[in-house]
Amino acid sequence: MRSSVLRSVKTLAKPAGARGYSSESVPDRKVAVLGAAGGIGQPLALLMKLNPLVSRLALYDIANTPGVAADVGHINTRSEVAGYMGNDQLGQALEDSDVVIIPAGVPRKPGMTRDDLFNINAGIVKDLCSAIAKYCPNAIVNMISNPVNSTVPIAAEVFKKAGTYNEKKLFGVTTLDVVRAKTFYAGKANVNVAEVNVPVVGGHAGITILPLFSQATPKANLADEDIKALTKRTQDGGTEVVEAKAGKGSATLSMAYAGAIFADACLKGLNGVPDVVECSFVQSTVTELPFFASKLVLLSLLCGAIFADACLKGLNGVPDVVECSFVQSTVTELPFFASKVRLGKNGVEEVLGLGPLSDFEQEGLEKLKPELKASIEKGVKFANA
Ligand SMILES: NC(=O)c1ccc[n+]([C@@H]2O[C@H](COP(=O)([O-])OP(=O)(O)OC[C@H]3O[C@@H](n4cnc5c(N)ncnc54)[C@H](O)[C@@H]3O)[C@@H](O)[C@H]2O)c1
Ligand SMILES: O=C(O)C[C@H](O)C(=O)O
Repeated sequence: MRSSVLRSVKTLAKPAGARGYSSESVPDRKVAVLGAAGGIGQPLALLMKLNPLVSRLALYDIANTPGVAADVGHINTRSEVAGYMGNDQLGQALEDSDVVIIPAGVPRKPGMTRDDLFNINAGIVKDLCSAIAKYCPNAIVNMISNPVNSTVPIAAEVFKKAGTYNEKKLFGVTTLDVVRAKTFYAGKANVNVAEVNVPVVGGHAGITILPLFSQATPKANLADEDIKALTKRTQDGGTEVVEAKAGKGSATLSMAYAGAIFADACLKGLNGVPDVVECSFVQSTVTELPFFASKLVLLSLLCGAIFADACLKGLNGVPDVVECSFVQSTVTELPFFASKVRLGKNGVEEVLGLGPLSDFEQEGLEKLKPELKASIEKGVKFANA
């Protein structure tokens, strides 16, 4: 039900902290949250209400949205809030959305894997994405519902079937893995957490979560054992919360925070703010061109003999043979993969490569591929059944 608590933008407080804008120049942006009455949905609705880049906030769920919308709508910030409940109101909730955030679906209980949620959440995501294709085909989609490694491929297939797929606009939200990696690293390295950066790549489940502590900044001299322990804790971060909540769900507050950071990054990108980079699970092509020369020294391309020699060495199993070449340009051979992504006016501006990996990370990368591949294929199969 549409909330009666709609407000005129003019009467609301001026946006605070919208870096890079004057208050007059902040574009109108509509954000829809699907699953807005849930454990993640409610605090996420609150955080998006606090975001000065949002001018309209649509809160959709199958139950309880009038109350959430009335409550959040009393906060004196820029955006108008409207609540929508039930399938009949889904179209209205989605119309004109710039960003759609999806935390709809069931969470884990102790002993479950994220994949155990597939049977329920796959159908929910499929239906919601069909509606997105119909009512806001140009929106950026932030997929939070688990298993992300499968729900993102499901969304892609639904959009492909509807003829609306734009790989630059579909994101699996893996920001919580980054948030955790930063927190755990700062604790161990004894550095200011606000200054920490750690890329997390791969996917969003167990060993598919691969934090790259070798690239963490500020640099710290941690022992191999410490890096292993930090990696394991990041991979098991979700389970740590599920167990602590003892049957009452999974991460909601930290997820809402992480989801709000990612949605904010998408809005900044849409608004033309430069150099917005976050890790996300996306269709994994390094540039928008399917073929691209990578690595630094292109001169070697001119020298056919050197390049052919490198190919022969590779075939013969010689390790560490690296040359520049014009190749099909993906981060890995997997069609979806989490890595650093530059966000812009069209969504994904650039999928950044993995950068140099330590031997431990390289090993982790090889280990995660079969599981991630299977989860992607499971999603694709479900969407096309
Ligand atoms: N990507 C991540 O890092 C991450 C982190 C935490 C949780 N999650 C996932 O997010 C999802 C939600 O978690 P939660 O703790 O908020 O669960 P929750 O049960 O508290 O809330 C889910 C909400 O979704 C709603 N819902 C169910 N079917 C719906 C539909 N068809 N349309 C709209 N809304 C619908 C429910 O009514 C409920 O309000 C879970 O799948 C969880 O595993 C992902
Ligand atoms: O662990 C979960 O099931 C929820 C989420 O994926 C998380 O990482 O916290």
